[in-house]
Amino acid sequence: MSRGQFPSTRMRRNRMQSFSRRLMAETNLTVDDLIWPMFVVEGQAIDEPIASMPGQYRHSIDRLVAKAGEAVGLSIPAIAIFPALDSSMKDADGTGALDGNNLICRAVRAVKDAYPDLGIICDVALDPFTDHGHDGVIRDGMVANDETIDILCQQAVLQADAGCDIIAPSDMMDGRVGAIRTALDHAGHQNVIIMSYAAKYASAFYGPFREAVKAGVSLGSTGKSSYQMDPANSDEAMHEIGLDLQEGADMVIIKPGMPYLDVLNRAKTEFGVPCIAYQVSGEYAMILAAAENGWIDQDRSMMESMAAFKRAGADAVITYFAPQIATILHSK
Ligand SMILES: NCc1[nH]cc(CCC(=O)O)c1CC(=O)O
Ligand SMILES: [Mg+2]
Repeated sequence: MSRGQFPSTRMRRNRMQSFSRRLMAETNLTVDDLIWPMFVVEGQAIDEPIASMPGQYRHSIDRLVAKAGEAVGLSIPAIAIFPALDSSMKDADGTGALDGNNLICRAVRAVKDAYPDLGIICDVALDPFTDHGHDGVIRDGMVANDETIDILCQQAVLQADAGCDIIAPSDMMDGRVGAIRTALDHAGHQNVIIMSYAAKYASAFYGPFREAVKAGVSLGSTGKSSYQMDPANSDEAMHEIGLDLQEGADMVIIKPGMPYLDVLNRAKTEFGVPCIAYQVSGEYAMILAAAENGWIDQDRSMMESMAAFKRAGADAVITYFAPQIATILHSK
């Protein structure tokens, strides 16, 4: 529509000044939306760089506690801790997961001791502990669903005993959320939250993470496709999310992030539950690699990716950029 030579609607009017752009912003990112993933290794005073994730490190527990302090200083609500074990600590059945004094449990205790109010999230899955890098135990050439669940239940209880606030099953076994909920309840952990990796795809974007936790070099040609989802599907993701919610999940993760915004949007619209996007290691690596080449602006592309998550319906985002984003948000 136009009146003579003039457009009757000028969309640009609202965009002309900063104050009106602020007034009409449909979504707003705050530090309350951020979860900061961190990696922990054995040792003392170690910050070991991860080659495929520039700016990310494997920290010894003392250094991890310092990083947790940074998170608190930046008002980031929660961190996710992932253990990176030496191959000598791994075996076929991932038995290291069942030691209540293992690296991840000690790390959780140390962080909880120092910062009791900081939320701590721990994965439940066997991949950091198995020498083959699969998320469960292998029987007859397949990751065995039900036997794996028994182990995951014990792993979840040990991590909750250590002080973990949120248990995040990332293994994609069928029925594990219900079993873990029951195991946690029986162990007196009724108030430990389950944030399930409900829609988790068999993705190439996890590559740098597997380097970070020193896992997945011998996954085999089909990788994790017998338990993680086919990137072709989104109805199946709704089915997965529905099941996890029925089994007692309190929050659901959609993962990876940027390539799966449609799935995130459907999840939020169809279920109306807390939906967490995971901007995974490969997404972080892509932005950094381009930025380091001077091909894109790191801060702007990072903040734009966050706007995309919020627009799609994310209630929070797990992102390796969390401290940089929080710093920018605080400086506004
Ligand atoms: N099950 C473990 C797990 N938990 C989080 C990630 C990936 C996170 C990232 O890439 O940043 C993975 C890798 C995988 O499933 O192979
Ligand atoms: Mg499932």
